[in-house]
Amino acid sequence: MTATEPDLAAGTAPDRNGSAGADADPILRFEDVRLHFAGVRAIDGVSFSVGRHELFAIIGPNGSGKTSIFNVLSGVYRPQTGRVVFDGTDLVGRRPHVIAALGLARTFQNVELFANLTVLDNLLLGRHHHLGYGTLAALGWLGRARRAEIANRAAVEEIVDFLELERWRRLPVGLLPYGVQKRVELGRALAMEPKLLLLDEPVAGMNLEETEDMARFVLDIRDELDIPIVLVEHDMGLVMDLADRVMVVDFGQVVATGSPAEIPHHPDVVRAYLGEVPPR
Ligand SMILES: Nc1ncnc2c1ncn2[C@@H]1O[C@H](COP(=O)(O)OP(=O)(O)OP(=O)(O)O)[C@@H](O)[C@H]1O
Repeated sequence: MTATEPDLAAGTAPDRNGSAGADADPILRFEDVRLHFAGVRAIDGVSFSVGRHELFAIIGPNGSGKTSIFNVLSGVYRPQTGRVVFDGTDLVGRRPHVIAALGLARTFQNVELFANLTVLDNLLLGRHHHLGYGTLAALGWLGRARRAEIANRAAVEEIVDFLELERWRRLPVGLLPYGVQKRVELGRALAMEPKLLLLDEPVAGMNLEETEDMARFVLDIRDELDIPIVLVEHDMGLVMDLADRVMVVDFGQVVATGSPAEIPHHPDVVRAYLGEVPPR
């Protein structure tokens, strides 16, 4: 942490720039990013950084810019200004598949899987960056291709174990309950062996039991697999339970960044959500 980054753990107030609480060598720096669409300021000078062991949540009312931030991170949108530095590499201008190959994996608000393929095959598709052999080797089923295939299948089986997908592994994804499909999508992102995971509303549309399961897996990903996470989620209880730090955005700007204990009482946050100042 630098001298200009106040330490929230030491009791200072939540800040706007999102740097407080992150470590000195963050995995991600989002620096003064602006993304405008014909007069709409989707992202209007947002900065934050994410630590290498951190679960960082982004919350905000509908239309406040959360998905736009994810789309800039994953290369779907190119911002007009600002820098996005991921593990030392500037991502601005890079294509989504290049960013994914650099180790930034994401899940989507709506399930985006191949419904007719089995759980195992959907997870294997997440491994295509790890194929480890060329077309010729694949055609000839040469030793290298065979070894890579075995390694990929072993990696996928580990994910099946980790996410408790055993009983569904050979079923087409389209037949599975929604909560399980979301879990498979998470598994496909994990199959990429990401250095940072972006989760876009991972519990949207889930019942209570599915939500609790997903919360447990998200925590295990941070704590056991030691993969940092950026989480966008409307379920406030979940965010407050899981996140190390929370950034609140509204109208494309950062309202406050701080710990889950501090954020709900921050007057600007209350104003953003309820349009009023909290009683003292
Ligand atoms: N491709 C686009 N073209 C024009 N405007 C866009 C585009 N994408 C986003 N916007 C606008 O940018 C603003 C931020 O939208 P964004 O989807 O990032 O918000 P959000 O916080 O993710 O909302 P929600 O919680 O409803 O998903 C909105 O005003 C939205 O209409």
